[in-house]
Amino acid sequence: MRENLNKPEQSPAEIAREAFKRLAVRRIAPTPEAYREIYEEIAGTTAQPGAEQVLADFAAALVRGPKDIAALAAQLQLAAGKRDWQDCSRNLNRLIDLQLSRAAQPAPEPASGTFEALAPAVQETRQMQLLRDLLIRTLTLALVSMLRGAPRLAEEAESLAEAIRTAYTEQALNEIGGRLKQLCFKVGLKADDMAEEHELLLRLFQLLLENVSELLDDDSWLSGQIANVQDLLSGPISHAALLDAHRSLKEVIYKQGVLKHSLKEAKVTVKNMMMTFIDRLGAVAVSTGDFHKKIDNYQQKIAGARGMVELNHILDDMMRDTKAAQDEALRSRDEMIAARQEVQEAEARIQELESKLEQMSELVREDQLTGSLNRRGLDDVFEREMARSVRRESPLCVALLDLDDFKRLNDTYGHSAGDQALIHLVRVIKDTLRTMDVVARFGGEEFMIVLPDTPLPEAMQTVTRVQRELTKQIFMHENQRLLITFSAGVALRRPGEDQQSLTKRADEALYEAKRAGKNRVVAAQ
Ligand SMILES: Nc1nc2c(ncn2[C@@H]2O[C@H](COP(=O)(O)OP(=O)(O)OP(=O)(O)O)[C@@H](O)[C@H]2O)c(=O)[nH]1
Repeated sequence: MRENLNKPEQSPAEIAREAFKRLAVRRIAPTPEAYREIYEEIAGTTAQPGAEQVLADFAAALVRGPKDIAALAAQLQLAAGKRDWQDCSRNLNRLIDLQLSRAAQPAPEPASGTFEALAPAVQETRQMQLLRDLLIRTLTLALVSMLRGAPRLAEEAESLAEAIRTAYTEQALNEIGGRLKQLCFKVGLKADDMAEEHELLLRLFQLLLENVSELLDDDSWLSGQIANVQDLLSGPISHAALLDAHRSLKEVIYKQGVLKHSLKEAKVTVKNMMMTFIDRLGAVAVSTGDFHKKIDNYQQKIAGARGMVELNHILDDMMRDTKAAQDEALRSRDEMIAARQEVQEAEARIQELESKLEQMSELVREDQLTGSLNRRGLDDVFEREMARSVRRESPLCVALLDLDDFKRLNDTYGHSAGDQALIHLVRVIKDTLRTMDVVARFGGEEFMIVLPDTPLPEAMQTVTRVQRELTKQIFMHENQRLLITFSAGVALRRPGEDQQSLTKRADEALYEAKRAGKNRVVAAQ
């Protein structure tokens, strides 16, 4: 059942927001087609022809015209198919030139049903009406939506479309031809500019990242984030991947920010403690120095004393000073002990905060929903386990799992039920595996299990055991027992085989398992 059937009507902004969310959740590349499809799905409306479709229809209609126009129309069709908008703009230009030069020639006998009927006498035939309509739609739908970053050109396209609606004289058409030509030329220039800006921005971003990495020193907790963004820039950049990286970086940066702040405070406390410590040491040194001076003084006084009364006075003074020096020494000792304890406590706190920061760094390697590793974490594990397997000459297996009919579960019980099912699956896998085995989210509803030191028959048994456990630890959704199953492909690493090839073989075996009827485990060739 579609989710929107039970919901109150949504505004276009809400639908758009929801559409973006679904694109991200379903990990679908955010192409205009995919976005439109999901938008229609949420809004419950039927699709209108898109801008590209209008352009394609326009070209297809012209292909049926006379030879020279048909040839240009075929090129336009080709360019539209390749989404090469510059080439489209060039071909539209040529079509306009051709059409204008034909319009300037004396009229041949109009051949009904062909493009010829359009040229000299500017009479509104059905073909011309169609052509006019297609041109207007090309301008208002295709061009305007492509020119969101250039409002002036978009305005010109709109105003040109408006003019075409009412241009019925040859002079008006000529004028429009000129404006159209100019617009095509400017659009071409703008496309070049935008491509260059995009390239420059990327280079700037890369430069910035390289510089930040250079400055990091031992700030290893930040390296995780930087590496994540660098990975993203090195591959093809998709909207979904950008959203993913943005979300995970934001969360990690926030948590790290909080921890870093506490760490800074703790370090300041230690510094203050040390200052107090040194102050006290200084005070002790000064007071004992004073005391020694006084003792020297008393020695001289004692030597020159002329009687018991005078000696008694001197002794009284000496006792008082000694007592004061003793008190001062005791006070300093207590303060020093307290300061030392505070330093130790602050040091322990710093250690705790630093280890938390490291854990934060690990988050970059973790899938937020299920708590299993993500692709990045999986790559690290692969590298480690492949090296270990070579060193110890021990077998290494991987299993690629894909939930069966997961789309139906999502469609019937909703996305959050689907999410809970993924969390449940990972919990069952973790409960069933050994501690040295690792599970990672490979994408959507696909998971990979890495089984170190495991020969193929044992790996098959392990995955079959997970299947059995999944039927025992049944998934509950709103008090309903839902049976979830998966298909899996298991592959044993061949000597010298890299991660990509091993994964590919596991994937082929998984495909076999799906083809053979699902809910089964197949060993790779
Ligand atoms: N709830 C939820 N659904 C997801 C997530 N990631 C991907 N999906 C959905 O998983 C579904 C996968 O559908 P399909 O690729 O057609 O696979 P299937 O329905 O399992 O069919 P088979 O694999 O042939 O058994 C899609 O509807 C995705 O939207 C997620 O994180 N949460």
